[in-house]
Amino acid sequence: MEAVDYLAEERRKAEFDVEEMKIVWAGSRHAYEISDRVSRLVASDPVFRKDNRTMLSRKDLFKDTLRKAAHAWKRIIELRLSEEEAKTLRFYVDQPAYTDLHWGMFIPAIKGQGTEEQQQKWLPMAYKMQIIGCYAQTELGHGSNVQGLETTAKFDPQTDEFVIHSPTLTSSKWWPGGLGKVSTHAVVYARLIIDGQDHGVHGFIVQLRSLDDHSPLPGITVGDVGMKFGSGAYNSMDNGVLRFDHVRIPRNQMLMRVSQVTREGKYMQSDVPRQLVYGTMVYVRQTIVSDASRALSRAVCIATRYSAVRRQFGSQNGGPETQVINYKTQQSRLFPLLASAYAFKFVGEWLKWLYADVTQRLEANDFSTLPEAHACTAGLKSVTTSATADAIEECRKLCGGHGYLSSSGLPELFAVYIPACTYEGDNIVLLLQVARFLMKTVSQLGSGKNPVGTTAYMGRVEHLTQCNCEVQRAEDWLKPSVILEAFEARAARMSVACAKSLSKFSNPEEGFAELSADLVEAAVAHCQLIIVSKFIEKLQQDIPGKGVKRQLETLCNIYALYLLHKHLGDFISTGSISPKQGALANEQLRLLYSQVRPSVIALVDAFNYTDHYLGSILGCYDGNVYQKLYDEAWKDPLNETVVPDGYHEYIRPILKQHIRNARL
Ligand SMILES: CCCCCCCCCCCCCCC/C=C/C(=O)SCCNC(=O)CCNC(=O)[C@H](O)C(C)(C)COP(=O)(O)OP(=O)(O)OC[C@H]1O[C@@H](n2cnc3c(N)ncnc32)[C@H](O)[C@@H]1OP(=O)(O)O
Ligand SMILES: Cc1cc2nc3c(=O)[nH]c(=O)nc-3n(C[C@H](O)[C@H](O)[C@H](O)COP(=O)(O)OP(=O)(O)OC[C@H]3O[C@@H](n4cnc5c(N)ncnc54)[C@H](O)[C@@H]3O)c2cc1C
Repeated sequence: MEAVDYLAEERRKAEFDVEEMKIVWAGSRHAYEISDRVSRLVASDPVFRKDNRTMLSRKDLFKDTLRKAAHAWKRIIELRLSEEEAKTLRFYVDQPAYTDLHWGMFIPAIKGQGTEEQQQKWLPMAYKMQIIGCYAQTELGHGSNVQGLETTAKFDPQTDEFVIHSPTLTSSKWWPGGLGKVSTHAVVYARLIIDGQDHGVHGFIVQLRSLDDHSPLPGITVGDVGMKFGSGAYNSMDNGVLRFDHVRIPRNQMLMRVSQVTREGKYMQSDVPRQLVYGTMVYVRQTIVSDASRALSRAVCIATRYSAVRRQFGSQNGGPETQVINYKTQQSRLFPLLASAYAFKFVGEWLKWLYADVTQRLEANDFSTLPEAHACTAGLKSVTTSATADAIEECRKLCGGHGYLSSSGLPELFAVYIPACTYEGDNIVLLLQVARFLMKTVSQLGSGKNPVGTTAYMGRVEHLTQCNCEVQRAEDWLKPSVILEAFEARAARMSVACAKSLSKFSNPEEGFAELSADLVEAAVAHCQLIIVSKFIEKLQQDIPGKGVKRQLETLCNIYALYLLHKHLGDFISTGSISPKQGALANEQLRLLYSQVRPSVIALVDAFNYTDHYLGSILGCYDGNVYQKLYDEAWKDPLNETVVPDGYHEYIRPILKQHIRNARL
């Protein structure tokens, strides 16, 4: 059989209706149709070509990004694309650009933190892209500690203006995407100072560049922070540095939904919680969880298809060698990642719902669910991005040597993805926020205030800290109630143990710092419980299509039992399960790998990714890997000449040195 036929053969083995699974993956038939249409539109447009991206110099890459962003905007207007279609277009264009921050942070910051009047003034210009904005919060000296920012905004009552200033080198804004070369405006986070009194960090809309010739306005020094990790990748983005030298802006450019400064210089706070100043981050963290499932599914699609094509060892009587996907080790590394992609997809959908719900409540001045929304977005952002970054690297290794080639698509995907573990909040810093939320929840148990939402299980803490797992045979691990209780018991016991240790410290902050590593582990356990439980909830829905639900049940079990196996130490040391039950879980996991094996190619086909989007020779739909790898090699600039540039200067003299030496 030719390599090209391997995937066709695999597709025939699928035990479910792939077309129906595509709809489940997309979220709805409507979303599927948009995704399918827009992905083809992008793939067939030569401006969106990206196969040469990693070869481009920084300047050429940046110009290529500007061209793509302008072309995308033109197509959005010409085709009158809806917001959903435009977002899908951005996703398939697959090149980080200043527009991500304009639409993803600048506009949401004004919407979330601006008054009605401010929204009416700024949003129409931003929606038409008559102004382009970024989100300038992080500084050279402070990123995680937002309260430590140094940029100042002093109110000048004489002129009714704020004076924005960078008092130190470390107060230089550093990192904001889109700031370096493009943004005309920024939402700048600065300390509000009135009459010498510091009122903490607030957001201000500041114009940075002239709308006539794009030059920086007086008092503004702005540029790009320089090359980042990898070739291509995130270097398409102009992450910027910015300094203010007493730049004046009108008073009404402070975002005033949370607090206001009057003409007389009086500081007033609405009954809206101060934390809403952090609201844009909550919004973006939620979107990052869905992005994790996209990046992970892309890497998994490449590694799965290639693993079915690649053969090593095991040839009998001159027959074909074994497909590497049939090695149990390959399966135990790859299939949990496939299951994770689906798990992150469903938890991302749920988080989107949670965010919509909290937004609706905020509009009605109900702030009760904000702490939970913060904990869920922070925790899930952290857990899903860390797992995805590790998984992309694992997929590279699963593809052996060819995974290291740029044309596999995996090196660039890794380079572009890994900052997600840092931006929008360093993952450890965010897990510590979840831990604070959990410790608060535990401390309130027994106070008559029942925990709700994702911490509702804590309400059964007495049972969960004493219960015994009922598993006696491997197949008992297939019961959702058994899996859920094991994850709940582990999470509850880890939180309670941390709370007990904390109570021994007379200074709680000192205790929190001392125990922070354990607290992070408790936070991870809580977040993994959320992901598992949302997968199980998804399966309670009516899911049509032959065999679709069954495949999802298998994936859900793989995801949960893989986590259980990976964190066996937690489960056993907390007494949530016994070592024997841990061994049975692993036995069941092996059976599940065999069960899902015939359908794995169809399960990655269900992502419905075009070859253009995948950007990988190893992952192409037809599986014609070897011919494409061979052809691609000859396109490398090094192969433009048979004898390389530099031969006469640097190779020939070495090769000929024995002639020179002989003459001496
Ligand atoms: C191959 C090509 C592929 C192409 C793919 C391309 C994909 C590209 C897509 C990219 C899009 C994304 C682009 C990303 C751009 C990045 C942008 C950024 O990074 S912006 C900057 C982000 N910065 C951070 O996240 C900073 C992190 N730090 C903080 O959030 C806070 O400082 C802190 C929460 C860590 C601490 O805050 P502080 O006030 O000091 O904290 P306390 O702990 O005292 O908390 C007080 C109180 O507030 C509550 N809280 C904190 N945060 C929030 C919040 N966000 N919402 C609600 N409540 C919050 C906290 O729980 C405390 O509550 P309490 O009841 O008092 O206990
Ligand atoms: C590609 C990229 C794009 C970005 N885009 C933007 C943007 O558009 N706008 C913007 O404003 N910012 C942006 N940022 C900045 C980003 O938000 C910050 O880098 C991020 O919040 C982390 O902050 P930091 O760099 O200060 O890390 P640090 O806080 O200095 O982290 C360094 C180390 O210290 C640890 N650490 C820090 N605090 C604690 C603690 N309390 N307890 C335990 N450990 C701790 C961290 O875990 C980490 O290991 C971007 C960053 C990147 C990489």
